[in-house]
Amino acid sequence: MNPSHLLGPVLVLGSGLLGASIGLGLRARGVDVVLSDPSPSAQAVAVDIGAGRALELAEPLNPELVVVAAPPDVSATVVAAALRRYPSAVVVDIASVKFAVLAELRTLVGEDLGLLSRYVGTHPMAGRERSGPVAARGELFNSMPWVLCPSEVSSAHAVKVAHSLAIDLDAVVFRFSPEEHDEAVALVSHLPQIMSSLVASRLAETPAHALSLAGNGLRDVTRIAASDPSLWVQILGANAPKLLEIMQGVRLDLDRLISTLSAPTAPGARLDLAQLMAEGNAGQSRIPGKHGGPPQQYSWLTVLVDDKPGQIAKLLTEIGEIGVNVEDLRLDHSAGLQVGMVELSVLPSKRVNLVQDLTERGWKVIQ
Ligand SMILES: NC(=O)C1=CN([C@@H]2O[C@H](COP(=O)(O)OP(=O)(O)OC[C@H]3O[C@@H](n4cnc5c(N)ncnc54)[C@H](O)[C@@H]3O)[C@@H](O)[C@H]2O)C=CC1
Ligand SMILES: O=C(O)C(=O)Cc1ccc(O)cc1
Repeated sequence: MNPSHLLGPVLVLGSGLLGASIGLGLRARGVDVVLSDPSPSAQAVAVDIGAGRALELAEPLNPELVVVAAPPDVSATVVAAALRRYPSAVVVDIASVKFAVLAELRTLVGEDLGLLSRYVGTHPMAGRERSGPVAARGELFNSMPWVLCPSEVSSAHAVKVAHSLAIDLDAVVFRFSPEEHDEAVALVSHLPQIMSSLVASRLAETPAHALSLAGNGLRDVTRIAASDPSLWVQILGANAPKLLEIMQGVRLDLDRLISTLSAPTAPGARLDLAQLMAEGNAGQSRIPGKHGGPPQQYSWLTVLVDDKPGQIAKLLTEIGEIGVNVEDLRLDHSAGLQVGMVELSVLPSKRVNLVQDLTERGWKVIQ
């Protein structure tokens, strides 16, 4: 592991999913990480998994950086307190909304622009649909976007330290204004969360036999519907103006679709449906590929494996021996049979030879 870009110590306030993940990633670089959380169990678990050491009340700490990893609605208050308590530290927060946090912070620090100059709002675009330190991963931010949203008074030094945090955790750094950030995440993060929750909420009363037919389409669309409601209440509320603009557009499309499907054989109806699907295809193809690179179309193949220990490891080892890089992987189980289905995505140019090599080695490739 390369040495850190930070000198430390780094104080992380809030040791839940994100705070503990940041702690784990920085500890792996050898940074002295100090953790504090008002929930004694969240703090104890984060310390136990190796995300840092507990803040001792009497300790005269002089952190280089304070990372506020608390819920969005308390972030500004915690940032303001940290700016006052640690007069030479840079303070960043990682809340999912940026404009509301900065606006509240401005009211808290008033005219003290000296304080505000040490603050940089940031947002790692990486997370999980689970909360708390038990779900933390040191590699959570690897190759994921990390947005820096400095205010107009953030000092060059503060921006440099915030940048060091993101690159220490192997993230890809972007720079947006708080308004630009909130507008972008309304579309790429908050709308998907709402749509996922809306689809999943339809399932609450569905009979179990209908759900037993569920495949990866439903799982893909509803994965983030398992997210923490208390966090999302805060995020959606804080970004309501930007979200409303997008949701009005979704409502128009939905109304159009309802009227088309009310008369599905009427002249023009099929064209309307085809247009809707084509617009979806066009939008989906614009989502960047891995590591923020250009959109990449991968080819999928499905391999059947016996549902017993060691089979998936064996398959991946053999694919490695064949010399093919697996870009993505999903696991599914066949309803009723004792087999697993491993769906693999690879570069299109590698697919034909991989299918042939795996078949020759005795694997059952079904797509
Ligand atoms: N969950 C996700 O996928 C992502 C979350 N974020 C942001 O990261 C922040 C933390 O979220 P998670 O780690 O997911 O939540 P979490 O619920 O796992 O952890 C939040 C922690 O903050 C602590 N806390 C509450 N009040 C506090 C205070 N006044 N001072 C210090 N700590 C306090 C809680 O006890 C809890 O342990 C939020 O602002 C969220 O918007 C950013 C990117 C992704
Ligand atoms: O699980 C996912 O795919 C996410 O997109 C998680 C996530 C949740 C909240 C954020 O502010 C950023 C990322």
